[in-house]
Amino acid sequence: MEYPINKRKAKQSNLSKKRPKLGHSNVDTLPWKTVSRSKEAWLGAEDGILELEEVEGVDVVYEETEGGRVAKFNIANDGDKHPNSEEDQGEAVAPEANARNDEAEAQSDELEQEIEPEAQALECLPFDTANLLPAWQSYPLHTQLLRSIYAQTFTAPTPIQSRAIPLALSGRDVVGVAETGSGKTLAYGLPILHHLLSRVRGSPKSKRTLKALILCPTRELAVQVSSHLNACLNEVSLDATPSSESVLDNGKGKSKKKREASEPGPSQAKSKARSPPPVSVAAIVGGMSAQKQRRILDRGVDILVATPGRLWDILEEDDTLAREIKNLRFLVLDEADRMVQAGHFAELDHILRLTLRSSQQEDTDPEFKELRKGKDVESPAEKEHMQTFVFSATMSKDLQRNLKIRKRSKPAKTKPASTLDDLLLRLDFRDPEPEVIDLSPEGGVVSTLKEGKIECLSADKDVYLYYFLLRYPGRSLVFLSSIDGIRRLMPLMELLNVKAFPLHSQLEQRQRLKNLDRFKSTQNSILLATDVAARGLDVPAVDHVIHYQIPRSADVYVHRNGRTARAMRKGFSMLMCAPDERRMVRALLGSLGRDESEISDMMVDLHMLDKLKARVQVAKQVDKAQHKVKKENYEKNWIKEAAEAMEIQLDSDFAPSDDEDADVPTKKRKDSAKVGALKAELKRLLAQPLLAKGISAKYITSGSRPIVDDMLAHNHHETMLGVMKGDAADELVTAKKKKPKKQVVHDEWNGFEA
Ligand SMILES: Nc1ncnc2c1ncn2[C@@H]1O[C@H](COP(=O)(O)OP(=O)(O)OP(=O)(O)O)[C@@H](O)[C@H]1O
Repeated sequence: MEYPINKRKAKQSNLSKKRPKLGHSNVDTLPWKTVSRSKEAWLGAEDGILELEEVEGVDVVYEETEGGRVAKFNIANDGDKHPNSEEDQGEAVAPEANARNDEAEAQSDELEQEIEPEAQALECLPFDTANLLPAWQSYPLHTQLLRSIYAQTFTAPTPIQSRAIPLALSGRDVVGVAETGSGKTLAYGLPILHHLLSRVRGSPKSKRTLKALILCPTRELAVQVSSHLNACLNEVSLDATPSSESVLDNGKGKSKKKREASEPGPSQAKSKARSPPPVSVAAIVGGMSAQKQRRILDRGVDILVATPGRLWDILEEDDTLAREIKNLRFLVLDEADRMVQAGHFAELDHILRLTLRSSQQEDTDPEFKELRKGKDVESPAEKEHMQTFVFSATMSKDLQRNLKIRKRSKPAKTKPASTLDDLLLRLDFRDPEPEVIDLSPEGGVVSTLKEGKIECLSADKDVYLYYFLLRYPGRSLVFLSSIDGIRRLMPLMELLNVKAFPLHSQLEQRQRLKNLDRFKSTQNSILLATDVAARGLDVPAVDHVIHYQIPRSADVYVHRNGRTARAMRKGFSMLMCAPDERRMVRALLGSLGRDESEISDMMVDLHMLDKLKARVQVAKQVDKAQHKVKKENYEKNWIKEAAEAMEIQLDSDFAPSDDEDADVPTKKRKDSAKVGALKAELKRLLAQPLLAKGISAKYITSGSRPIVDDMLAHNHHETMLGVMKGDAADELVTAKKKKPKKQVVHDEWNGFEA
């Protein structure tokens, strides 16, 4: 959490005029409120603001204790002039909360956004669906959602949306399988939001009870789903600024203009933060402050998007939440198959058991019995109405069939679930026959995706990768199987001036989100990721997916590829295949019903490759030399520091001898000189133009292939002279003809409008 520092002083002076009241409060019990942020302050902002919160009417006092200075908080009584009243418009409160013992909290970034009361008023405004969103006319969605769909220029539902939304709205359970990037989130999200926006809410002061639980396999996906749903609510609120007519205005290019015009100013943001949102969505994921997430839950949310691990941690201590989950209105499993792979099986199993009807619950499980004790307070009718949605881009046909014909008898009581099929078959669908919608393309290949492969030695993969990145600039997501591989490639890419960001499970969550956001906003960059990024992540403009190492299963291949070619955009995926990986590739494609020869080889300019090889070799040497110096320094310092801390004299075996001591500066100088020389060499190589064979940079009208014509036609490559600009997909050696693909059921959807 961060606060605008310039605002802090003014706030403090206001506060200091007030008389502190009795009673010290714990920082967690203060009445924190989320402050709406402008889009510029989103995840990628340089200062890393992930979420702002404000607290009003709190005075900070310091107490000297034996353990040092401690900040305490006094809440002013209501009679006091509100420090954040209209006079202080635009101020965000900045109590000396930074001083508190809650560092973890500063790193939390759950997304809980609120929309202002005007949005509720908008509900009554008519929306001209027939003219503005003709393709959505037959979907009886809440007008606020239609406005948001319009503002986001989703002119028509995607095929999975057009099939799933009517069923979900009519109360059915849905199992949806559709290609990556085909809009599955809103296929289940819109019916849930519609239900919650349409229901009459009790007093705004009453605590919300959880209505929908969306389980996601990864933290990033959970955060993304929650943002996606919030965007559907926020668009409404943004449009609710004075010129709400603009929503009804049938102008072209409306969306951008509208958003700009309606960007909330600080004072608006403040007023928004004060009113309860009609629907609140929060993400609860691991790697962020559990304390704060509990606080959000204590305040109450309507929709919870969570990863099973963190949710189960919280549930073990939070009986109220467990009770709410037992009475859910909607349960969603997004990418359920991945959740099982991610090692969250047990947690998922426990959570799902809470959603079973009493008649199906495990009476034999003492832990579960304990959770159930005396908590079944809601009417059974409400529980009967729970709708279950299971969505994925990959789900075996067998499992789909089994889900459909599954017997409605009690699930086996004795053992916990052991496989995904087992687990899904235990889901207590209230619908006697959940509707299974399977729109997955044959072989898992999205129609707008082109695939290629490069066969090379493992040792040469770095050079081929570098070649590909220079040859086909754009946004590339590079998948590796190990974190060590990412750690090795990161410095290499940096030395070669390739803008690279890492994403793996050992990075702090805040850093993960930040890197992802930087990748999203940097046009020519790469994300070096493990399969933590394979599922569900929606970065709209990923040009290439590169499998630096072969995915371990066909599903992972499909999901990795799904990070490009989303929403009917073009995309390219490239397999880098070492000789010892060929068998794996064959097996992987075989399990998708495909043949290895269906994937074309990439054309590679070997002359250019040689030049790049020289750069990569020197870059590796620089990295190695730098690493050696760092390691030596670290080891030396570590022993010395440890000895100093323990106040002991170093043994002669460890302490450098006088001779060695004398040698140290010389050795150091030598090592640094070596690094310097290698760096200079690399700089020289990087500065050299990359010329294709037979090209002259000096005489652009001569040489065996004059490049002047390409230049005049703006067709020349930016970094490789003499090479034509082009897409990777255009540079494939023709492959064996593919089997004709199954026709997509709904082909009227053409993705985003340009
Ligand atoms: N009706 C629509 N028209 C155009 N774009 C849409 C529509 N609905 C959703 N989108 C956009 O399509 C993109 C992909 O959506 P989403 O992330 O829900 O796909 P997905 O099917 O869940 O993908 P994955 O299987 O990879 O998780 C998002 O950027 C979303 O905003």
